[in-house]
Amino acid sequence: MALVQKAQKAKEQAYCPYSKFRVGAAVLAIYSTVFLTGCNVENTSYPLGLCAEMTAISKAVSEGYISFKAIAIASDLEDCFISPCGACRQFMREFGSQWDVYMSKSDGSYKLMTVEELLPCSFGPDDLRKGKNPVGNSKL
Ligand SMILES: O=c1ccn([C@H]2C[C@H](O)[C@@H](CO)O2)c(=O)[nH]1
Ligand SMILES: [Zn+2]
Repeated sequence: MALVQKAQKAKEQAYCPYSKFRVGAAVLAIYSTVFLTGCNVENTSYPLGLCAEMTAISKAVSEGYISFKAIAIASDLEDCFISPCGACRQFMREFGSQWDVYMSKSDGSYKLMTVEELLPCSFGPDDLRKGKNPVGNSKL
């Protein structure tokens, strides 16, 4: 599967001196044939580390793409489909719930789920618009 192969290739750039856990991701935008890829980028200050999915999505957004068809994730795990962390699920959800997440094993086999399936009952951009309080915080 081409998108999984792009994610596997992106994994080679992983900057993960602390976890030694390489992850790559590739996103495909709607109406596009361009793949944007990313890897995890860790930091000496551990909590600042970025996941591969966030890197790939941020690269895509910064190139002008905000509607996505699919994202693939790759790691070195042989017996386990790499699963996006909770933060990445929310990061994906920002750009819609009805798009595909290909979670792969190191041999390229994959499990496919939608963002909606990975993050049900999610909080998204529409909810924020609905929740606008016209009065604001009167204590301020
Ligand atoms: O789906 C995942 C899971 C983990 N990681 C990264 C974060 C950290 O750098 C390393 C270990 O958690 O793997 C990702 O990039 N994506
Ligand atoms: Zn993550």
